[in-house]
Amino acid sequence: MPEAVQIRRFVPDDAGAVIALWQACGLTRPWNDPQRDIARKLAQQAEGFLVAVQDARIVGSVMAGYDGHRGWVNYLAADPALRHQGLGRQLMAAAEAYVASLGAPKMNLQLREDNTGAALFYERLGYRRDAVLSYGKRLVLDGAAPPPAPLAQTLVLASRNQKKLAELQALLAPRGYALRLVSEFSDEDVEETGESFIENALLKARHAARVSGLPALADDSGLEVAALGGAPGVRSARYAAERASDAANNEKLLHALAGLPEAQRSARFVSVLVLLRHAQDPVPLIAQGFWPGRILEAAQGANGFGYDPLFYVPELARSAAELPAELKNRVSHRARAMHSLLRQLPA
Ligand SMILES: O=c1nc[nH]c2c1ncn2[C@H]1C[C@H](O)[C@@H](COP(=O)(O)OP(=O)(O)OP(=O)(O)O)O1
Ligand SMILES: [Mg+2]
Repeated sequence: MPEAVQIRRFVPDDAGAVIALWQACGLTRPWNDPQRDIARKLAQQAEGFLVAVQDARIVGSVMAGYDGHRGWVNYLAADPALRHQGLGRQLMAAAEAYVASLGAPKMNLQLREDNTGAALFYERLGYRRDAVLSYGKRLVLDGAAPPPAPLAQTLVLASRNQKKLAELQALLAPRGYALRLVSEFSDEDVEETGESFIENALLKARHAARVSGLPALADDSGLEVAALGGAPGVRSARYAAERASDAANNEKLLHALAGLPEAQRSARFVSVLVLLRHAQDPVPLIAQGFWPGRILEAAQGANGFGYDPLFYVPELARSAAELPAELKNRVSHRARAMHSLLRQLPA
C-alpha cells in the first residue's frame, strides 16, 4: 500500500524529477526553459514552490505567489498515474493557503484555451472564468521564440448542418479562422457512402474543396450505442429513414432501447474532422473526438441538435440539450476533435 502523499517545499535536488513530471504532464513549452523557471521561483517567494511526495518520489508540484494584488498559481502538475485521487485538489489547497497567508484576496490562474480537462477541474474547485483577455509581452527569451499567431484564413465547411457550423465557428474563431458554408458554392448533395466516419468526412471535404477552391473542413459524426452494437453509428443522420428528422431518429432510438435499464444504455458521440488544404491534398489532417454518456428514457432540454435531448452526460448531470452552447462546445466530441486537429496545424 503506498504511503500518504506529503506536500513540502521544493528543494534544489528535486529539479530533475520535477522537470520530468512537467514533461509527462505536457506543461513544458519551447519558450519556457523549465530550469530557468525554477531558478526564477527560487529567487522570489521560494516557499510558494511546493512538491507532493509519495514513497520518496515526486508526484506533484505547484508554484504559487502573491504580486501584491492577486495570488497566482503556475505549474500545477500531478503524476498522470495518480489521476482522480485528489492530488491536484490537495496541491491547489496548499497553494491557496500559502497565498492567503500572504494576504492575497484572490487567486488567479491562466489556462491554455484548449485545456478543457483542466478547466473542468478548476471549476469543481470553485474557480470561475473571468471575463478578461490575458495579454503578455515576453521580456526575456528563454528558448525558441513563441510560434506566430496563425494568419486569418477562410476555410469552407463541408456541411449542410447550421448547428455544426455554429459550433465549429466558435471553436475556430479564436484561432483566426473563418468558415464559409459549402452551399455558397454548390447545392450538390454528397452521398455519404463510406463505412467509416473518416471516409465520409473525406468525401465531404474533398467535394467542398473542389467546388470552392478553398481549404476544406468536414465533420462526420454520429452516436454509437453499446446495446445496439454501435448503431446508429455512421448512419446516425439517416437512422429512421433517408433524410429523417432529428425527432424521427430520436423516436426510433427510444424504441430500440425500450425497457433497457440505465446500466445498459451507455453510448458515445463520435466526431471525425478532416481538413484538406486543397481538393488533391495527399496528406489530409484527421482528428477524432469522443464524448461518453448514456441514452435517456425521454427527451430532456431544447438546446443543441440531433440526439442531444437523449444524450445524458453523467459528469454534468444534464442532457447535452440542457447544456448552454458554450459549455457543450468545451466538452463535446466535436470540441475534442477540434482541439486535436488544431494541435496538428503548423503554427
Ligand atoms: O453534437 C451532436 N449532438 C447531437 N447529435 C449529433 C451531434 N453530432 C452528431 N450528431 C448526430 C446528428 C446526425 O444524426 C448525425 C450526424 O450526421 P452527419 O452526416 O455527420 O451530419 P449532418 O448530416 O447533420 O450534416 P453534414 O453531413 O452536412 O455535415 O449524428
Ligand atoms: Mg450528413
